[in-house]
Amino acid sequence: MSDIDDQPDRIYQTPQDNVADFTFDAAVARVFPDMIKRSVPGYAETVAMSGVIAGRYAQPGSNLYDLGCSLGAVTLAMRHAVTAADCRIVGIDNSESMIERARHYVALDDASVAVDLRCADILQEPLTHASVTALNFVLQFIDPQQRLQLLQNIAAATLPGGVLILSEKLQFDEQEQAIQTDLHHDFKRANGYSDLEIAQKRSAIENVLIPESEGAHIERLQQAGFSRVIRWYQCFNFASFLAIK
Ligand SMILES: C[S@@+](CC[C@H](N)C(=O)[O-])C[C@H]1O[C@@H](n2cnc3c(N)ncnc32)[C@H](O)[C@@H]1O
Ligand SMILES: O=C(O)C(=O)C[C@]1(C(=O)O)C=C[C@@H](O)C=C1
Repeated sequence: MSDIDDQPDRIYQTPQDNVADFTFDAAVARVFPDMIKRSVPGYAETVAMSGVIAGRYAQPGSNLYDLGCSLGAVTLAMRHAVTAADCRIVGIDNSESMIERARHYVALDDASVAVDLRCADILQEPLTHASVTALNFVLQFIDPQQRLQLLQNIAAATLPGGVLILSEKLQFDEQEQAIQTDLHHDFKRANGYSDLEIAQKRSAIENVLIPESEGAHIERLQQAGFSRVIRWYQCFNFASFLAIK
């Protein structure tokens, strides 16, 4: 097995005295396809439909952004769906380990749309001439104080008729939260995670993944400059929105 091959996610299999805060380091990058598939209900559909949405909304001569692109799953889904002329897909992630592996996957792919992968902070990187931007399972890791500014930057860079695809883990009222959390953990168990793995992962993300309600997301997207927001998908506690400028 070469160093670039994906591996199964065993990160939380052994008991840890102090579970460290979750980061997107080399160990996570190596197991990421397995981790996200087994952790996020509806992940495969969200990636595939991000491609379908990109196919409809891509405008000739524009940029398509995949912000927090990790291994470039959405970058590649977009690349295979876009038919508009002279588009460029820009994938940005501030984890070196993720971008290094994303470069490997993109090099193996033979579609012709230009792809530019950058290791950078999406809060700092200038965005321009965007027809489609994907922000899939990323905003939840951004400091809540900086979320509006990021969405305003995306909206300002978005061409008229352009879109943002925003996918997130959602927060609910107390009663629904209990039901959704049980179902999410059942989903993880059905995918082979043990109670220990589920509990340790939960501790690891507690202070770094801060989910918000659907209402908070929709209100902020509108405040940022998007005129219409549609929830096009939800599977348990994960949802995806289409925000149209
Ligand atoms: C859950 S993963 C995203 C999954 C990916 N969008 C997909 O659909 O496969 C979150 C990613 O966001 C990246 N990230 C978090 N904060 C970031 C920031 N400020 N700038 C750039 N990337 C960031 C992390 O490094 C990580 O790769
Ligand atoms: O594992 C969880 O409970 C999650 O919330 C899933 C989640 C995510 O939403 O990004 C958390 C971290 C990993 O990147 C993969 C999946």
